[in-house]
Amino acid sequence: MSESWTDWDHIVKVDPDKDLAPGDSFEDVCRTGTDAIEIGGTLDMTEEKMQEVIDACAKYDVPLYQEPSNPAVVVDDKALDGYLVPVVLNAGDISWAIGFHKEWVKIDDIDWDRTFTEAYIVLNPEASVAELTQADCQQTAEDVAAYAEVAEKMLGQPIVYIEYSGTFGDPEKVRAASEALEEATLFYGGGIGDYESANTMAQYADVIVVGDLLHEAGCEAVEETVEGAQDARAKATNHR
Ligand SMILES: CC(C)=CCC/C(C)=C/CC/C(C)=C/CC/C(C)=C/COP(=O)(O)OP(=O)(O)O
Ligand SMILES: O=P(O)(O)OC[C@@H](O)CO
Ligand SMILES: [Mg+2]
Repeated sequence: MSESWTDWDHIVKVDPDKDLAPGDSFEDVCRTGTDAIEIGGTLDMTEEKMQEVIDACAKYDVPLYQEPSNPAVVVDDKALDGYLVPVVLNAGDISWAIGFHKEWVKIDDIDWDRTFTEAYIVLNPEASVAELTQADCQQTAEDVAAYAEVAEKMLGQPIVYIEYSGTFGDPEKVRAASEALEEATLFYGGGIGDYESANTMAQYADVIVVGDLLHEAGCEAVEETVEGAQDARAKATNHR
């Protein structure tokens, strides 16, 4: 199973360190209408917590991907459709761009048929991921477009991920990235909270990633974002 994200509009990102909203089950999460579930977070990840979420989602037929935040939390489980491994283009500490990847390849026998990378551009300086990777978040729309082009054309990345984790970002930067890309799939994540915000970013991004909303407001709120993303993608595809 490769490149399946080219057909997606929406991803739910489950943080194994956070609880679901009151009243929600993993069955509800899998039935939101999302195209895939990505399991990952920056802080306090463990293999055990990752495994619990995989086990809870495995019996439903939504594609399941792990997004490991370091080599120690990678779970070897056939229930996973694959691994989406971040490569942080604007990391201040090069380890997050390529260093941990090299160490991982040294210690593990990687299942390359199921392993893919996401070229992250981290843009919210307040996010844990920005602090951890010492990302340089001062990037203009032109810079973001250039990173996206480098990711696709020089680094051959299949996915470019504009990451505003925790806050709603600048749609103009997402638009700039989308205009710079020909082949790669553009993911947007950060502060998606309702139909409108999902719809706005999905005008430009191919796939909308929803994280905190799941843990805070719950599955019903997530369903609205699925609709917002799908409506915008249907329009964007018609206009092509
Ligand atoms: C080589 C391997 C297997 C792993 C390294 C992978 C890399 C480079 C990770 C760096 C970026 C990172 C930590 C990504 C994790 C996914 C992510 C951005 C989650 C969102 O996190 P936040 O919302 O900032 O954090 P919390 O919600 O945990 O506070
Ligand atoms: O938690 P939020 O702000 O929805 O962000 C989603 C995702 O991009 C985090 O990696
Ligand atoms: Mg978060």
